[in-house]
Amino acid sequence: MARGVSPIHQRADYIETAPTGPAPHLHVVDPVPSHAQQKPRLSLDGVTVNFGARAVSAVQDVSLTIGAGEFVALLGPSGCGKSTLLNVMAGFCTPVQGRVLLDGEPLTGPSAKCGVVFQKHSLFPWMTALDNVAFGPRRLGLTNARQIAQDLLDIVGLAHVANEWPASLSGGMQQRVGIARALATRPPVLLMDEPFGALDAQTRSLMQEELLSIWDKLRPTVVFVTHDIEEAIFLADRVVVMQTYPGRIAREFAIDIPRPRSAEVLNDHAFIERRREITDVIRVEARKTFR
Ligand SMILES: Nc1ncnc2c1ncn2[C@@H]1O[C@H](COP(=O)(O)OP(=O)(O)OP(=O)(O)O)[C@@H](O)[C@H]1O
Repeated sequence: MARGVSPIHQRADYIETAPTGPAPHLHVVDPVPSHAQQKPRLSLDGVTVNFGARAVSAVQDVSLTIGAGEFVALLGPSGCGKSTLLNVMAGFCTPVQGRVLLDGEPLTGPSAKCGVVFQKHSLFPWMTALDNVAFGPRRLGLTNARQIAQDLLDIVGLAHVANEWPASLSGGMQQRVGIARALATRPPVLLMDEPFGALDAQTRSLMQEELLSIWDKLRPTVVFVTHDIEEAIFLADRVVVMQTYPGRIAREFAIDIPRPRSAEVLNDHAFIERRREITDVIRVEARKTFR
């Protein structure tokens, strides 16, 4: 996809060229999922995390392999351990059992290979948008840090606000600068913890399309935590549904909706069917948290 092409134009192209045949087939992950054939980027093997003296583990015996360039959404009811699992992948949290491999090497702490984006952006308020994005490359001593930042702001559609302060930008713009900053050191992995959770519905929807556009251009491996079932299906190649007490993987769903995707797929029969299946699983898990 050409750089600088807006999601709206991509959508127009997609509509014009989209196949008119039957709706794409979606299926529950089978014993030999397609992602298993990709080169593993991140592997969790029997990961368990306990907090303090709690009787129940926050995350228990979770094994998950994520391929290079794959987009995985972690979904599940509140408290099922999504953020904890993401923090384990980021090297912020050490499991009491199990191990995490990043490109085949044990992960022992935060890695430059992982960019992290949280729900609340963490831009430096005293730096312009451009300097925020250039911060990581400058720390690495890259002489072209400014050019890298300009290119990334261009990719997220914010070249025109490069010299503005974070406080003067909307929530959606701040989050786009945050994504550009997380990508500035070209990490092969992007870990996102409810990055659009604080945005209004319209901005959120645009940001989802924007993220897919960025992912299409740069192809990082993405792990995306969300409560939102539609968001997970719309974005991901695979949706991993977690269960609570203890936090474990309940079920995985492969999402075979063709890309590029636009908001129109939300009305697709296959999309609606997959949403119903995932909602059923989540409802059962969410009920357990009220017992
Ligand atoms: N720092 C901590 N100290 C103690 N307990 C914690 C800590 N962080 C998380 N927990 C507990 O671990 C469990 C999983 O929490 P986590 O935040 O990972 O879940 P989550 O699925 O991301 O929840 P939410 O969707 O509400 O953000 C919860 O029971 C939570 O109370």
